[in-house]
Amino acid sequence: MVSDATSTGQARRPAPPTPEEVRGVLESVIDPELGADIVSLGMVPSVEVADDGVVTVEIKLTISGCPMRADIQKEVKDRVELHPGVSKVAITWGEMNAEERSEVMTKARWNARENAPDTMVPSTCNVLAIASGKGGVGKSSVTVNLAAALAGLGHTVGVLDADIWGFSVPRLLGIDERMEAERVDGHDKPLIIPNERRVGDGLLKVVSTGFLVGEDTALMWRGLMLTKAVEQFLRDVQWGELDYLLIDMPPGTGDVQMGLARMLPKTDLLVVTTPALAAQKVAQRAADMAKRSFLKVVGVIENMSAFTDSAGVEHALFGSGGGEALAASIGAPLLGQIPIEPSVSAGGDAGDPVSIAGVGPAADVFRSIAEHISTELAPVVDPDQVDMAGCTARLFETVDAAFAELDAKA
Ligand SMILES: Nc1ncnc2c1ncn2[C@@H]1O[C@H](COP(=O)(O)OP(=O)(O)OP(=O)(O)O)[C@@H](O)[C@H]1O
Repeated sequence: MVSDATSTGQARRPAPPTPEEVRGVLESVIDPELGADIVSLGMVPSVEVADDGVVTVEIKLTISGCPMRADIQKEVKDRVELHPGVSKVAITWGEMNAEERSEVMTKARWNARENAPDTMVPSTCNVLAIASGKGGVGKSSVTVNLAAALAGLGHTVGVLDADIWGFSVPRLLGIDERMEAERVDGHDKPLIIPNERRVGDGLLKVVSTGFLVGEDTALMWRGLMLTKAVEQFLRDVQWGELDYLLIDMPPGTGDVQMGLARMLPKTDLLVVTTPALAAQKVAQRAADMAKRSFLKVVGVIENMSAFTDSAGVEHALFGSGGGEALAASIGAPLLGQIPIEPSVSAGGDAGDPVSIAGVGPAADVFRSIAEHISTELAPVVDPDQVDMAGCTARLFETVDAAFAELDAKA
């Protein structure tokens, strides 16, 4: 344990505060990562106040190297020192054990759900964010193909291109109209109307900065706060009815995951990796970030798996084993392995995802993953049949089990 102390050096001090009063002050200190105050999160096991006004606060961090430590320290000192009768603030640091950590995470998830800002995404919609540790692994191709395959099963599927300045969803889906905005009763700002594309009996509703700016002007958006743009797409878009919302995440950004966890706390994450073991390590980072922002990783998808030539010989161009290794290390199932196939890139170039009407193993794997999502991983819920309390309890059980498993492996 280490200790920090500063002096406010007041001449005639009023009586020191009680430990309860100090706790009251500490309730205004928010852990920036967990989004709740440090007292209700159980991070302050003890507060002692000496007769001479020295306040000693014990703070337990989730991990000893917590990057938020300096912020918390400053906030605690600044706020407690201002309290009349305080001469010094000393902080002793501790680290939570696995059980305490899991308790804090549960509380943080409750808080996140309770304080989630309003979004236009229906509460019964299944939200799946598709992430990868780095660019070029086929994350956008996987997103649009899964979305199209889910629509092919008759679902209404939103696609949010959160890859704000690296967007490729418009091209991959062959949509290039600009999005319109419309005034809607009860909203002070006009709402953005997603672009639509029918797939069989289903419907895709697509939102991308690509529909607001031309592909060439995207670079000008660099100054835009990524999280703000994603927030806007969740809040100011007239999504209407949705069975699924698939979010194409920008590569490797923790900020957007944090923002999503706050706006749509029930978002589940699918991690895309290639078979190369090095890529798998990078993808693991995306999964770790998810864990920190309390998103649950529900599956791993390996893309660019072995290519089979016309003679039926397999070529593992990008190595092998990455998907399986990643799935095992994060404790999530490997949902499928999509082979390298010219039909995938040709479909992307033509704006016609191979999963819609394509033939061949890649199209089949996309469709079978969509089927699995639709029947097992995230079946569509009928809003009239939802037992919200039971559902939430079950959800927490699943999430807690997943975190406990991850903690055991860490
Ligand atoms: N299974 C596959 N077989 C053949 N080509 C593929 C496959 N998956 C993706 N590709 C091709 O690889 C390239 C990169 O794919 P994509 O744009 O989906 O990757 P990404 O991870 O979203 O990249 P970025 O982060 O740069 O947007 C594209 O040209 C795409 O057509």
